Amino acid sequence: MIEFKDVEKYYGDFHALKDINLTIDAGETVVLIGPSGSGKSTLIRTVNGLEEIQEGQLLVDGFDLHDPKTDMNKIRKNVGMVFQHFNLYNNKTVLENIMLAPRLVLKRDEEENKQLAMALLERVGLADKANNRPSALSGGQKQRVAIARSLAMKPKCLLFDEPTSALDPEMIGDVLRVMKEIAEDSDMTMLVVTHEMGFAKAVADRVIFMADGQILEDSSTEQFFQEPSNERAKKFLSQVANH
Ligand SMILES: Nc1ncnc2c1ncn2[C@@H]1O[C@H](COP(=O)(O)OP(=O)(O)OP(=O)(O)O)[C@@H](O)[C@H]1O
Repeated sequence: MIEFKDVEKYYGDFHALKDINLTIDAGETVVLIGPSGSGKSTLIRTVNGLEEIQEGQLLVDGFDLHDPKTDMNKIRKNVGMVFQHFNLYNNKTVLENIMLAPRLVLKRDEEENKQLAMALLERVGLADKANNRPSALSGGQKQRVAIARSLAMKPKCLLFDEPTSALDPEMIGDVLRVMKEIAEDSDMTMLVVTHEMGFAKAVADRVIFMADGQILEDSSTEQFFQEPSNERAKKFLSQVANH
């Protein structure tokens, strides 16, 4: 589903991603962790073309993202993204937020679109909020709407960029529960940047540890949490464990 080959990414002179080689198979749930500024967001944002790469090859769902001829709309149809700050439209209802992209991009039949949107709201526990504006919801509820909105496009792959970092602690569990259910009940590929180690342990098939723009460890979840082979990953784990 996703393949990075010798990928380099620069912001001006700053070398943000260094020699990234990574393959993620369809259906895998992969968690990306690492210290602040290590390049996790940058990496995940390259996967749906929000950030360009300068060198190497990045294949997503068979499309070459480094080829200027590649139509990004085709990729974004199949690769959804959930952001830290939700990015919902406040001038539209919750239901409209979910129905918008399938209507505009997929030209989905209006009745079918509504039924699917309501079913998704049900799935994230917010059917009763369908006619509210997002501004009337809590952060955790907004994030669950944002997840439902991404699912409405029926993507093959869903990217999560620190989806719980902006939430009050009591909201985090509900959002993680929804994400866990999606990982377990669907065959979607999921790539998740998070600081939630409990989530990583419980849900990820693999854990990738980044520091200074490099991938320092790419292990099965079990191995990563029992005995990471990289020293910095070990240190990072012991630090987060102490918090
Ligand atoms: N648009 C940009 N222009 C210049 N530098 C950037 C830009 N975006 C990110 N960077 C730099 O790239 C590095 C990696 O940033 P990135 O946001 O990918 O890290 P991260 O691992 O996701 O961090 P955090 O956990 O704090 O979100 C940082 O040093 C950051 O300052």
